[in-house]
Amino acid sequence: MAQDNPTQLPQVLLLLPNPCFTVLESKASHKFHFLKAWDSPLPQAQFLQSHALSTQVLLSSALGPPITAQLLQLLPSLKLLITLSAGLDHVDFSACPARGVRIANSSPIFAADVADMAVGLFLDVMRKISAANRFVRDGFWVSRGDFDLGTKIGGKRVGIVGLGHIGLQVAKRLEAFDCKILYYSRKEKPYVSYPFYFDVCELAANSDVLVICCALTAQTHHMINKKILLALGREGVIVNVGRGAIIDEREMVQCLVQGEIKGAGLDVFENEPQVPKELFGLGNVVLSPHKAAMTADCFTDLTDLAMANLEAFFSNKPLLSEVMND
Ligand SMILES: O=CC(=O)O
Repeated sequence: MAQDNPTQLPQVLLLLPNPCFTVLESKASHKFHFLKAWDSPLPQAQFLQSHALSTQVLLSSALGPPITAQLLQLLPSLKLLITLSAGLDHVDFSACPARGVRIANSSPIFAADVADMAVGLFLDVMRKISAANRFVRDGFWVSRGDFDLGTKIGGKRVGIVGLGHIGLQVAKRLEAFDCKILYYSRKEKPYVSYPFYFDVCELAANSDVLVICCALTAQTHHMINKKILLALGREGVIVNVGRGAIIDEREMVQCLVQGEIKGAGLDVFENEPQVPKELFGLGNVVLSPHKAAMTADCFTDLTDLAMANLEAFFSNKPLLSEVMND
């Protein structure tokens, strides 16, 4: 233990090939002893084993190695996993509680930025902003004249799939556009008055746009399939800022190509960075390279939240962003 942690500061193991670590290190290295997997000459498993007994906290990110049941087994003293991401699909979510490991994520930090992007994609598809930009730049305003009209935003029924931190921020923004908010979630939320749908297909049938804000889990994998898209209908638009695999991408592409839904705004894809080529030719689809969560401004808040969670954990106080398995 002494060799592990000569500083006697609380120890935190990092599996985090992430630029925000520089900010965290500069702010917090006088408070915590950081063990950096990437600084070690040992292969990852040996590195973890060499700190197995002394590691209570692991800091990870969606960009780092997956936190599998096998990896957790190498750290029998682990009590807390903090991830610098909103999504948890890199974490074996059921293995953590089974081993008594609590999880804190960073979705409160990312929620506003992700919601801004969801609204941006929605507005772009509806009002054809990217398509109009291409039209003007390609000289078609001069050579062809008129550009297709877009669709009004006010009054549209927005079905939010997953009313967590991100979904709530999307709702708040789109209420200001006079949209009607509906939602699907694992459980009804007693603190909102938006109509709740227990069935995602029914939500789709009653929505003009579906905004996917939920986490990718075994239950949500391919939850949005052809049946749901057909229920959304020919005038329906889909926006995805969750994870690509929540939608059956092949079926969505088919529906878009065949005009069975009206358009899509997509920040995430099933096999990133690969994007189905068919989408490149569709003017009613707006594509973004999984950047909804990340802004140049988010790192300070992200590291502040990680530090606050670390401080809370080591002083036995409630975590600030604990993920509850409900
Ligand atoms: O997609 C990004 C995240 O989950 O933080």
